[in-house]
Amino acid sequence: MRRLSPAALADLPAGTGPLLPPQDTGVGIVHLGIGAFHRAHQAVLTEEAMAAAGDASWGICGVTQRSTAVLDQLGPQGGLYSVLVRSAGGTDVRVRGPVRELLCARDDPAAVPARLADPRVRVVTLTVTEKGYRHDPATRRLRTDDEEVRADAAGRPPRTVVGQLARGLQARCAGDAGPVAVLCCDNLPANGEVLAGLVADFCDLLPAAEGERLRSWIAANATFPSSMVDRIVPATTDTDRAEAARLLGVEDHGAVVTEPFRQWVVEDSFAGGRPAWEHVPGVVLTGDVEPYEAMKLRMLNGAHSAIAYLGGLAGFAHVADAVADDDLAGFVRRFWAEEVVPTLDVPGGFDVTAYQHDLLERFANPALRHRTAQIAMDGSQKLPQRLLATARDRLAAGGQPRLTALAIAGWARYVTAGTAEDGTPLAVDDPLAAELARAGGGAGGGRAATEALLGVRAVFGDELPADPGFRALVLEAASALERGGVRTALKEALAG
Ligand SMILES: NC(=O)c1ccc[n+]([C@@H]2O[C@H](COP(=O)([O-])OP(=O)(O)OC[C@H]3O[C@@H](n4cnc5c(N)ncnc54)[C@H](O)[C@@H]3O)[C@@H](O)[C@H]2O)c1
Ligand SMILES: O=P(O)(O)OC[C@@H](O)[C@@H](O)[C@H](O)[C@H](O)CO
Repeated sequence: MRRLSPAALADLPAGTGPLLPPQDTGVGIVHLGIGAFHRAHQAVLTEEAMAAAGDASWGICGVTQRSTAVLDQLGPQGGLYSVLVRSAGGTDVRVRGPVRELLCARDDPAAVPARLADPRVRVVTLTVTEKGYRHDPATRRLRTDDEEVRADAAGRPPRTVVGQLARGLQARCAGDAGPVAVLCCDNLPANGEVLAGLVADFCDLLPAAEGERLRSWIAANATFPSSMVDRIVPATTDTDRAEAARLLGVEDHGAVVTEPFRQWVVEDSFAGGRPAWEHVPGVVLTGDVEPYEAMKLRMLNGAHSAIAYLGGLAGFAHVADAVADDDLAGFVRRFWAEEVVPTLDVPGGFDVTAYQHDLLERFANPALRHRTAQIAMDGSQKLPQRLLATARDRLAAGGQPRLTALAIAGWARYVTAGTAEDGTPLAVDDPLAAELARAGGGAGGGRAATEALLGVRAVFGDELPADPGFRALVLEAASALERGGVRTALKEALAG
């Protein structure tokens, strides 16, 4: 079958082509970490903004960080790829064309700061996963003892994300390239503020005068808006690519799959201008993203992680199957209503009851096939904002966050047990895997392993594990998991 390319656009089924002629689109955005999510979320919304405003200057230069996979997929296709939007009712497909250039940071590290220094680039976006920031999840500070970070600060062409940003901003300063906004689109709370702090930490590693010059340039010329991003985008499978080919009549190696829902709440603070996202359904431009971020991270992502660990241990490979289980669905409902919602500062006019109902429906989407193992990945980087923040706030208010504690104990068991309850091996894919194995490995997933993991400071910090109430709830849940597995632990926690 013929491959998707600019030449193949004329033969696509009616209504499935890009909204703008790709060849007329100029690059105004550099995106670090061009994975599946960026292609199904920010890239789509930006293409729609360009089409709505008749401004084709916001095309994207996508940077892959560690492999050439996306370059190999999209390069021969002239940057084109399709987005399959799946619901119980069927699949909609459209080819998208906002990605105009591709770079591989691993193979050509010097090219990234150079591309960031182009005066036509006025926005830098990022989706590099939580671990890509090389920060300590508990303190949210740059790990300045990280060898790669130190090597970047010593002056090699940068290989870390924060190094790329700092060197790129430095190159903008040197070339008088003008103001720019750096927009984090990863699932981290206060993500703009945190990223600005990480770049400042990097400045501290530079020779004093150089660090000071960069800090002053950033203060005058760069903004770091925060944003809350929401659209479920599972990793693409061969079955998905086969469906894209069937629907389009051409092979698409870069296809991505998602749900109809999309939301992007963006702090409207762009030093160098921005695409006209205000025209795009699903985008909210606001002065304060924080309430939306906390709500999404604690509700959606908190429940996702709970489902990934407890559902994964119970043998559910996909989210939709896990929430079809009455015990797990009941757990999620009560986790939200009794433990998460009371910790939230719900944005004015927002219907949090309807939100819970809609979230469960999104999780239950039978067409998405979102793997629990994908969500379980990198738990050490996710736990603080998804589960520990809720536990901390409930304890401070005198509550007993039993269900949150069970999800945390589920994580500890998942990363130390080795196998799910049906004997299926559980892979631990986590940047702290070695430390987690050292701390709790030999203990075989039981209460002792959980107790040992509470001592991992990068995840739990100092205060929470020292709180007797927190320890008791998590260890009680760990004992229940050890005694009777997920089913027993769920019943006990729900009865408690
Ligand atoms: N997939 C979703 O449903 C979804 C939804 C909301 C937000 N997000 C955010 O987007 C991120 C990426 O998701 P995705 O689905 O695109 O994943 P993906 O695996 O398709 O892409 C991940 C990208 O991050 C880069 N990356 C991974 N590890 C890195 C590291 N250690 N250092 C630097 N770069 C690294 C990769 O090179 C790749 O470009 C998530 O971690 C999350 O923060 C995803
Ligand atoms: O992408 P991650 O690895 O940060 O988290 C996995 C999922 O919880 C996440 O991707 C959600 O699907 C997403 O945040 C929905 O908007």
